[in-house]
Amino acid sequence: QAGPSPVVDRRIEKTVPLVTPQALHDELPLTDDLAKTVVAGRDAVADVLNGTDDRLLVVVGPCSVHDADAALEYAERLRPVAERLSDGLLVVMRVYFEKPRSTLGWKGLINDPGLDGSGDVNSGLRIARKLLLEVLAQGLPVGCEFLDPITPQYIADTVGWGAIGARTVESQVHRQLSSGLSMPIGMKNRPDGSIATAVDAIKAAAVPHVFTGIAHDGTPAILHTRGNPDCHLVLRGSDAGPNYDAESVAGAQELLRTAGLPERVVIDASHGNSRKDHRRQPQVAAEIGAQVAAGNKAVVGVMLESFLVEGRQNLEPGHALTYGQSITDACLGWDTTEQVLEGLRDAVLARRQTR
Ligand SMILES: C[C@@H](OP(=O)(O)O)C(=O)O
Ligand SMILES: [Mn+2]
Repeated sequence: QAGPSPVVDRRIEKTVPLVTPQALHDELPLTDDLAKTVVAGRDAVADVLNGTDDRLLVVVGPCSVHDADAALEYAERLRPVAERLSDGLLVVMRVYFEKPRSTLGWKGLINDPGLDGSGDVNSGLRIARKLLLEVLAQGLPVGCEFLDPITPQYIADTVGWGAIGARTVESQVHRQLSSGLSMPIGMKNRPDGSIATAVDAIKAAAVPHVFTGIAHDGTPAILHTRGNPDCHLVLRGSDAGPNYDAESVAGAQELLRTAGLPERVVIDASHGNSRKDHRRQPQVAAEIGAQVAAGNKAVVGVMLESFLVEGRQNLEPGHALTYGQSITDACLGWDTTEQVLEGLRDAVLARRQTR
């Protein structure tokens, strides 16, 4: 039948071939040395989560990456600080390429590397994978949010820690995806503050699932997963207010205990916990640090949104962007970040005295 179908693809404008995972891996391979960095990072995160490593996991970096050069410059600044503070902190760099929007907005570097809605995903995947390899080459484990169920096949081999965000933590697609991912996954509480939903996600992701996806060669596939025992809770506050305080943490611990799950919590000092004001992050981090210093071993990690230049900027056609500044959530600037990291490291050293 010539011409468009009366029933198929009525709202598909065009279909563009996508590079296969294998082709991208062949083009930008994870070398054995870098693979060792990935495995070491994943194992270290798991050890912090299960308490055999008493350090604090700190996932730190920009809300989103829109400029690979600036992100790499950030990594080059972060690495020596991560090394200097490694007696108390396990630093993982946030390298986020997929942005879940509450309504509309730029959806991240993989989806739209041109920052103009052109949706050149093939270029986005190449830029993303190349940057992940370069950050790994700095010796830093990387953390990503997983939003699209297919893109992990292109980049997950480089990722040491992953997140399922507040807007997708209830989604069965993301829970079953997590059950097959090779790294620890943080499950964020919902934007309305529901922690129970994240606890359900941790339980769901812990068991095997069967779902459709793509194989490494790009062919459609039915994926049978093993289950992921390294999923954990991330308290990120809510539209109603913060949940980083000791009482909220105790409440989260109780929910985890009742669910028969390990009492371990990562706390995001940004988003709902800073009410989207980056200037609140240092105080939030200090209050989290006080709980750590007081001996609460359930607090195993902190997330910070941080970049080269503090704050954020709008992405507007025709307007030049400030280099090194977020185009999504507002971030701490570099100097403040270093101070906050030092405070968190001191809190861990203090916790060690409270045995
Ligand atoms: C997407 C956002 O996290 P949340 O899902 O907590 O809003 C982030 O990490 O930038
Ligand atoms: Mn953010």
